[in-house]
Amino acid sequence: MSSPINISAPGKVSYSSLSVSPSATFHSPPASQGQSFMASNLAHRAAPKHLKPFNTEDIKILLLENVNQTGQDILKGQGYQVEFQKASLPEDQLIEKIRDVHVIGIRSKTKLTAKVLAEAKNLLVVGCFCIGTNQVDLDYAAKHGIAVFNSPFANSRSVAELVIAEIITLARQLGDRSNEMHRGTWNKVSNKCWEIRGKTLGIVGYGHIGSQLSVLAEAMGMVVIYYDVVTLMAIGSARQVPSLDDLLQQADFVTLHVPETPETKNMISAKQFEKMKSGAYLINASRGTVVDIPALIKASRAGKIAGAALDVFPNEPAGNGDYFNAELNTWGDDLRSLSNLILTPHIGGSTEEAQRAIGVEVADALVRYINQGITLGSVNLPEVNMRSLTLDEPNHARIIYIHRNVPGVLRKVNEILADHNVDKQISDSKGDIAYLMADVSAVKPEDIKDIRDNLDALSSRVLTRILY
Ligand SMILES: NC(=O)C1=CN([C@@H]2O[C@H](COP(=O)(O)OP(=O)(O)OC[C@H]3O[C@@H](n4cnc5c(N)ncnc54)[C@H](O)[C@@H]3O)[C@@H](O)[C@H]2O)C=CC1
Ligand SMILES: O=C(O)CCC(=O)C(=O)O
Repeated sequence: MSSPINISAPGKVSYSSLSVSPSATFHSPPASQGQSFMASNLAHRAAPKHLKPFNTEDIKILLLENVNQTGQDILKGQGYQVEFQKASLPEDQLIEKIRDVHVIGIRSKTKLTAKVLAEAKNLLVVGCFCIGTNQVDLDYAAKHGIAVFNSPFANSRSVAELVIAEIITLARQLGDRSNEMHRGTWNKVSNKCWEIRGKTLGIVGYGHIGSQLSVLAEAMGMVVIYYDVVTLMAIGSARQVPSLDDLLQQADFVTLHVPETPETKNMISAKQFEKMKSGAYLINASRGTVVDIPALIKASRAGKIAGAALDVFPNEPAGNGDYFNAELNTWGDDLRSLSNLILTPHIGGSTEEAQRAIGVEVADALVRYINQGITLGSVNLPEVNMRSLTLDEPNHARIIYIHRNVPGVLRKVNEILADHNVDKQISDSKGDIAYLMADVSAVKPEDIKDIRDNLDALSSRVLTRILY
């Protein structure tokens, strides 16, 4: 399939104060700044080229799940058509909408399955305005030339801070005391209320969030142990333990920070609750599938665990409202009846700081990809970067050829480009898919069609884009 649009825009490196991620800071100026940007740079030999045709208004973007204003502003600033919705969409409505768009921006709820993506004939790129990408069929997307970007750690600190709050809240039974006071009941007790100083925190998954949490927990006087499938450097005095069972047997608080994968499904179930210390606490701010909720209900009723905090659930509502009911999850009422249980609506990453930073980071990545074909930060395509074309290169074109990673492709591509001077060329692969970018000079407008047709005719082709 060929992209229906030759997408292009001026490129520029700029640094934004909003983003916490180094890769978040590289973005093109708004299309509306194109003229003055160009004028002020005409004198410079290496000024980025205003690629043509400049049809940014042809780019249709659908943003779901209340993507932050920062992201919306960057995309609208490019002149793209941006449609914004607060909630996610059920599959049938999503399929209707996705047929028409070149870009979709989502958070954790929108399921971009192979079935949905198969209908997205114009889709170039997906922006996950969050960390997790388990909601997207990444393999299907890559095989159909659809790039996927996320924000790998802009909300990690927010999740870690939430977990610290939950550890103290559980240890002091603050949720129950507060609920009682709301009902007019004064219940001043110290029975089974604890300081967290000296208690052991067991972190399952010592990645961005787990390791950030480790630092905060030690500062509060906790002893930190962690379990991870990878051997990882301990931060501070934390200590890696060899197995999940080891962690469960030692920890007073168990907190989960693993991705949703087949291996992490029901990672904490009846057997694991058995292994936990009596009176321990469980916190899950990772994904709802990681904890077997009926087993948690049993362990809590049996007094095996003294409390739990859940931020994520196997089935979560598409938007805000009175939807967290037994219809959504059959065990809903049983869960709600437990004491010392904190329930939050997937707000681990929901802070102003995190959402603003994510908005900038993902929108910048989308602009870079749409306008220049750069895949830095992509989670499903090889990461390829190339400097912008400049004003000194008026008859250049940027060829982007996403293809199956099979022998002989480069030879065939270079045969097609043989009559042009290839100024620069980069190719990289990830699994079955490879990404080639080449800037060629002395390209006449009529050459563009020939190059595209010839590339499209190759059996290895997944997607051809030409920016000029
Ligand atoms: N509640 C919320 O709002 C948020 C939830 N999340 C969830 O938290 C998860 C973790 O986030 P990060 O720390 O940024 O991810 P990360 O990728 O930096 O770290 C995950 C760690 O888990 C480890 N791991 C993977 N499979 C494992 C297994 N079977 N057993 C033990 N360790 C395993 C990995 O080796 C890695 O060190 C995300 O995948 C996402 O699902 C992320 C952000 C916000
Ligand atoms: O804030 C969100 O919508 C999702 C947060 C999350 O779970 C993630 O970043 O993976």
